[in-house]
Order: sequence, then C-alpha cells, then structure tokens
Amino acid sequence: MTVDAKPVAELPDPRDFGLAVVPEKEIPAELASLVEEVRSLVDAVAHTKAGAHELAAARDAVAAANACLQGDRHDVGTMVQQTWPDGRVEYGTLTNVVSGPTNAAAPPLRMEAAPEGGLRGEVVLNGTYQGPPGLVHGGWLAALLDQALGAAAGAEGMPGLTADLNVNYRNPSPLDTPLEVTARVTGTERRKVFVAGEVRHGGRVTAEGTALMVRMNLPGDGGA
Ligand SMILES: CCCCC/C=C\C/C=C\C/C=C\C/C=C\CCCC(=O)SCCNC(=O)CCNC(=O)[C@H](O)C(C)(C)COP(=O)(O)OP(=O)(O)OC[C@H]1O[C@@H](n2cnc3c(N)ncnc32)[C@H](O)[C@@H]1OP(=O)(O)O
Repeated sequence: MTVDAKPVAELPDPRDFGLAVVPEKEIPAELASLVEEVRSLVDAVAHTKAGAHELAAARDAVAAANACLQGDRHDVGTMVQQTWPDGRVEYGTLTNVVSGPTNAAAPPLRMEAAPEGGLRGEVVLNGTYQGPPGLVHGGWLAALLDQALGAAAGAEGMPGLTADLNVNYRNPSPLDTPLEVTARVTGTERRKVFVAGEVRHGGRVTAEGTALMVRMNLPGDGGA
C-alpha cells in the first residue's frame, strides 16, 4: 500500500476551527468525582431492587442534584486537551461517549502509547453496557474499537473521521472485568488512513476491527 499521507507536524488546534478547548487538568476535581458518582448511580438504578420508599427518596435526591446543575454549560463541540507524560498532546471531545472525561455515559476508555507501537488502553464495562446476559453489547465493542482506531490515527498526527468500520466478534466479552483495547495505523494513501485494533479479555481476542479514517482536510493540503 502506498504510504503517502503525510502526518501533520503538529495537530490542528481546535481553536482555529472555532471550538472551545478545556485543558483536562482544569476540570474541577469535584466534577470528576461527580461524574464517577453518576456512573455508579446509572448502574445502581439499572439493577436496583429497592422498595418504593427508597426509590422515591432517590428520585427526589437526583431531581435536586439535576436542578443544581442547570446553569452555565459548555458548548457542544467543546474539546478537551490531554497532555501525556511523554509530552504528547491529544484533543478529543469533552463529552465523547466512549472517552469523554465529563460524560458519565462513557466507560471511559483512555488510550496511551503502547511500547510495541500504536495505542493501548484498559477498560471495565459495567452492567449498563450489557447486550446478551453477562456480556458486553456488540455495538459498544464497535464503539470502543471505533474510538481506539480514531485515536490511533490522531496519535500519528492524522486525525480524521471514520468512513468505514468493520468488526469481527471472535469470542464473548464479559462485563465487569478488564478488557484490553489496542489499535494502530497500518497504512496510508493520500488522505486515507488504514487502522486496525483488537479487544482482548485475558489475552484472548474477543473482537477485532479495521477501519478507514479519512484525514481532516487541513489548510495547505491543496485538496489532496
Ligand atoms: C473540526 C476540527 C476539530 C479539530 C480537531 C483536532 C484534533 C482532533 C484530534 C484527534 C481526534 C482523535 C480521535 C477521534 C477518535 C474517535 C472518534 C470516533 C470516530 C467517529 O465516530 S467519526 C463519526 C462517524 N463518521 C462520520 O460521521 C463520517 C461521515 N462521512 C464523512 O463526513 C465523509 O464521507 C468523509 C469525511 C469520511 C469523507 O469525505 P471527504 O469529502 O472528506 O473525502 P472524499 O469523499 O474526497 O474521500 C477521500 C478518500 O476516501 C475515500 N472514501 C471516502 N469515504 C469512503 C468510504 N465510506 N469507503 C471507502 N472509501 C471512502 C474516497 O474514495 C477517497 O479516496 P481516494 O483518495 O482514493 O480518492
């Protein structure tokens, strides 16, 4: 495969596209712990056997919390800037449903540079990600892979959108236990970035995916 997509020397700055950026270290600790609490709450609500009295009390407490938070909001599209220990800077959407640090619906998946190249992350999906009994929903496995594959292209300086995603489910992925997610760039051709990745449980591949990411058109690309 031709290798002619040039990684950008520096990642595009979302501010140049009119998007707000929040550095991750500026997310208040209180918000981070609130998000954790809500993640646990969603799981508790999904599985509770509490009686009517406890349910009504919980509903009122949640309604009060909800009312507390109906103030100023970040715009949709706000980006979060993460700086890794190796100095690598990464941008993602603040409320990305797979990895967003302020999204209680996100597991969240965090990918870091893998020693063997590409990216690697570990994630535990609780019972709110259930498809078949005790197993992760296949759509969520596709979402994990999509995110990891996109992040792998971004980490090589070629952020883009998924044009085509293929997922093979090889073995069941259990809930409530660490899953390893790996992803890497396998080739490039003009603006096309080919990526591949896997989800593993206990070292065994449970799902594998390949995708075509089309790199963002950047100033100076000349439409290539
Ligand atoms: C806004 C700026 C923000 C700045 C951000 C800065 C940094 C961000 C950094 C990192 C981001 C990191 C991670 C993100 C991680 C994960 C996110 C998860 C991924 C997603 O959740 S993402 C949402 C789902 N995704 C979509 O919502 C896409 C909808 N879609 C489109 O928006 C267009 O469709 C697009 C853009 C894909 C292409 O459009 P286009 O006009 O730019 O490009 P064009 O059509 O010219 O194609 C160029 C070459 O790709 C070939 N090609 C195109 N499409 C193909 C297909 N489907 N199959 C096979 N080949 C295809 C052509 O054949 C040609 O090939 P060739 O070079 O050989 O001629």
